Amino acid sequence: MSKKTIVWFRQDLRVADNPALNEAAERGDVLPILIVDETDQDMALRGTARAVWLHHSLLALDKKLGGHLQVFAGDPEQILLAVAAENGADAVFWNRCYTPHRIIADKQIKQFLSERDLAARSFNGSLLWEPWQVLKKDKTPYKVFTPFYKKGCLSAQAPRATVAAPSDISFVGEASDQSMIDGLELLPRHDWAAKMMADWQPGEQGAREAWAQFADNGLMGYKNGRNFPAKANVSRLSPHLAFGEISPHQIWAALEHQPQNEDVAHFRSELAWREFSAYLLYHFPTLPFENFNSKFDQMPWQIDQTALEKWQRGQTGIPIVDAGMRELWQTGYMHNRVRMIVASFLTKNLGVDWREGAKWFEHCLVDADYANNRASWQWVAGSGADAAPYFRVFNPVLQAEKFDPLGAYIRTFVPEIAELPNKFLGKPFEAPAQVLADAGLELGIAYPHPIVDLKQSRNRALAAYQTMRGQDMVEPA
Ligand SMILES: Cc1cc2nc3c(=O)[nH]c(=O)nc-3n(C[C@H](O)[C@H](O)[C@H](O)COP(=O)(O)OP(=O)(O)OC[C@H]3O[C@@H](n4cnc5c(N)ncnc54)[C@H](O)[C@@H]3O)c2cc1C
Repeated sequence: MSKKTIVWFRQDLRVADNPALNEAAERGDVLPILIVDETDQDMALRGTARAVWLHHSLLALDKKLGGHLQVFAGDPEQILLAVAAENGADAVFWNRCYTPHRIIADKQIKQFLSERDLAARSFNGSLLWEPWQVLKKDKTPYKVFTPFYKKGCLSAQAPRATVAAPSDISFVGEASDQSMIDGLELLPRHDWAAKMMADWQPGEQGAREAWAQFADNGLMGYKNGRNFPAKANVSRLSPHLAFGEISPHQIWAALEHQPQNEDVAHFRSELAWREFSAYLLYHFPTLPFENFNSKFDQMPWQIDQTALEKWQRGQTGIPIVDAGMRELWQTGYMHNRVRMIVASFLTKNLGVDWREGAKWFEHCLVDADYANNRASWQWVAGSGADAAPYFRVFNPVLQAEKFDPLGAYIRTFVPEIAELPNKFLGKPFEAPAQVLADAGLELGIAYPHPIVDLKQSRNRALAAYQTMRGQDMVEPA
């Protein structure tokens, strides 16, 4: 009789290059399942943009699996045990997740299952290099990106080869229907999500198409173009990577077939930033909620709920910030350059704790990734590993002039100021009365006055930093 293996899908919602699925299919019959674990403490799921994505991604995965995906909500241990008993499965395979809560929970589950004569095996489906394999000569983890990548990753063993989807999977039991996925109730009651999802195609096919589109049209010119939010030089692969609809191994391998130039090298290094975030989180599990640099524990963060809400709603009166926050709300995504600008504005000009910003991003982003998000927020705030220096406060007006020179990005998301000439688009508050009148714009009515003075708030941020560090800080020229 053929052996039956449960394949527990988590952040690997694909059939190609899925080591757990491949091993299970080689072993015998496969029983694919997914469990929504309400106790997962890393990031809440219900009510978030990610929940909507997950719903659609599960429909796509179920289709790929011929309707055999079974979904559950609850305690993974009990569900795995019950499903195994009910179906006569003797093993559970999964691909590893690397967030702190999951690592602890998975260890316990492995033990729990093996004590009940169920074989439990985990595989690497989502990182190019295992975090414990990349260490400095003294066996401690890297804290700085460039040596991590160049000395650590690139001189380690090359990432594993990709594995093709199993050609013919023999499934346990009958196909189920879509109602199981609907039963998870991941979609919101009021359908605010339809517009957000309009430009996305969750699932493996969507991921493949996003990669193909980027490889054909965006990759050449990536190194420079990736800074301009109105340009199509970024891949928008992040939600697909976050849900494992495509693996970094597949992308890494596909890059071998591209002309080897600085754009491809730069794209590889951005994938390595993703590795670095996961690596930091693995080695420093308090990274999501504690300042990596403990000096920042002394930072006098402001508690200003009104300012925080204006930032969240894209009503700060600073157009590039508002454009970014509205892009996030409307599409579940924000361009990387703008993520840096809005995060700098929140933590420095508004003086709000980076953890507040990170939480809002996790609520709104379809690509919310605990490691990438928390490490990036700490990077911008200045408190992280290998972080941007705190005193480097982004000037959002200059950033808009440099990276959205024709205003295409701002005009898309802040249409009420679209008639302003380019010169004042990033700073309507400096426009002469006649220019505002010609653009039909009344500041304070159709679009807000800035909620902070950029120069004063920058100086306040630097003063707070100085207080935190003592008086020894020398501001660079
Ligand atoms: C404050 C802040 C919060 C962020 N939160 C997240 C998050 O929750 N999830 C997330 O995936 N990324 C996050 N990032 C990193 C980055 O902004 C996104 O990965 C990127 O914008 C995704 O768009 P893309 O796929 O088009 O990127 P591309 O430029 O096409 O890059 C390809 C892939 O490389 C990885 N990558 C690129 N840039 C970075 C980076 N700076 N750090 C880590 N990985 C990177 C991503 O997996 C990305 O999908 C955050 C950045 C900042 C500044």
